[in-house]
Amino acid sequence: MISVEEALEAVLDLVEPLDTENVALRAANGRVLAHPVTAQRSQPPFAASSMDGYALRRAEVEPDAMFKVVGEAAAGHGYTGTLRAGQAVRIFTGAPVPEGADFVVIQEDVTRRGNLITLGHRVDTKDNIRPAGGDFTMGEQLSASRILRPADIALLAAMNIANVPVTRKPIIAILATGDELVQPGEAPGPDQIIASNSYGLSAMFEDAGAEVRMLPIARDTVASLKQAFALARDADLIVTIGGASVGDHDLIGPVAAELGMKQAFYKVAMRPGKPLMAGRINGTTMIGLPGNPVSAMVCGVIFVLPMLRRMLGLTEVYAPIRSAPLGREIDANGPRAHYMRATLRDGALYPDDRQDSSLLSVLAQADALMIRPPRDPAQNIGDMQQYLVI
Ligand SMILES: Nc1nc2c(c(=O)[nH]1)N[C@H]1C(S)=C(S)[C@@H](COP(=O)(O)OP(=O)(O)OC[C@H]3O[C@@H](n4cnc5c(N)ncnc54)[C@H](O)[C@@H]3O)O[C@H]1N2
Ligand code: MOO
Repeated sequence: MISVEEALEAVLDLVEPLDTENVALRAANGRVLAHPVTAQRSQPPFAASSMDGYALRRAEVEPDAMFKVVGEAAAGHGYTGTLRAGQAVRIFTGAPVPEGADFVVIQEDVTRRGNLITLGHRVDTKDNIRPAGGDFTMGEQLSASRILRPADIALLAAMNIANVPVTRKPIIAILATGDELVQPGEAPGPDQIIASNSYGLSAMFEDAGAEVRMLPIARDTVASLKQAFALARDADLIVTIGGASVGDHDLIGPVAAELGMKQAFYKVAMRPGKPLMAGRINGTTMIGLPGNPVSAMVCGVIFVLPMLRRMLGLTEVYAPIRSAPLGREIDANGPRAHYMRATLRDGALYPDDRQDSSLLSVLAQADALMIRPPRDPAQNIGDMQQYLVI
């Protein structure tokens, strides 16, 4: 059995960043920017008024000064002339500041009669002008690689980038196995249960930027499993669920071996998740997750998400590890790293009493996976523990 760290290194070695494609800006949210992109223009492209008011010369601003209004500058329609001494131009937010002006007085500080304006006794000294290029200038870059968020999409739009270079979405084939499984919504037989893992995992992978192909459930026969593997051939990653352990009907290992799988490892010193396997099969990377529902989901978080981030070209592939004090005492850990389902309350970690790897209701309540190293001694209230947010 290898350690979690060794297994992580091995699975990351099995994948590499995928190629790039261009997508329309509207489709780029949540995708990974593959190369830096360069602003095609400056913003604002001209000195612009930040308020509704009157454009003037700063040197002429003094209490009770009078100006003649000679024209108007609105957003999208600038004033074409040059402002001269004693003149003002009516201006609105977003309009280009006319040539000759270097100050905008807000309309609240002005009295207007016909074409004449008079400043008040006290005029704010702020010029209310946004300088050209104050946000960004032509040639500035948005750096890669990053997951594009709505604020990035707005910035790219302002930079006039209509097509965005992003990493292709990794295609993940999910292959659930087991005679006991039926799809949600179907009527299970007396010995059957609903296939839940494929749904939880596909939600997890799609959230992280993958395109998921959910294959039909494979039965516990060599023929059915071979057929399912054949359907997964063009995926970037095959994720099998179940059939990984040592029972007579646990056929993933033997069938994968028969199909020529080059195994990187089998079994990891972790709880849950011990019978994990990974390798290459028919030129595709495969990871075999244990069938117990919480084991499958925990292995998804610990192993598959970093693989996915690597394929997406992200440099930070690991989820950040945080620490918090323990809210209750816990016994010494056994020989496997334990990823305990825990809740965070008032800044302290409370691992659930029930850690059986079949309990999805406990996982759904948890907001943290508390990480206990192998053979960690008993811990007291207040002892700092590491955890991952889930
Ligand atoms: N003698 C031993 N028995 C077991 C060992 C062991 O070391 N020696 N390891 C245990 C551990 S740890 C795990 S984890 C499980 C993993 O077994 P498999 O990967 O072979 O999983 P299955 O036997 O197929 O299923 C286990 C459990 O999970 C349910 N399951 C499977 N797939 C799904 C799915 N897609 N959705 C919902 N539930 C699923 C299945 O019905 C079983 O109840 O092995 C232990 N045994
Ligand atoms: O590893 Mo199993 O995943 O302990 O339930």
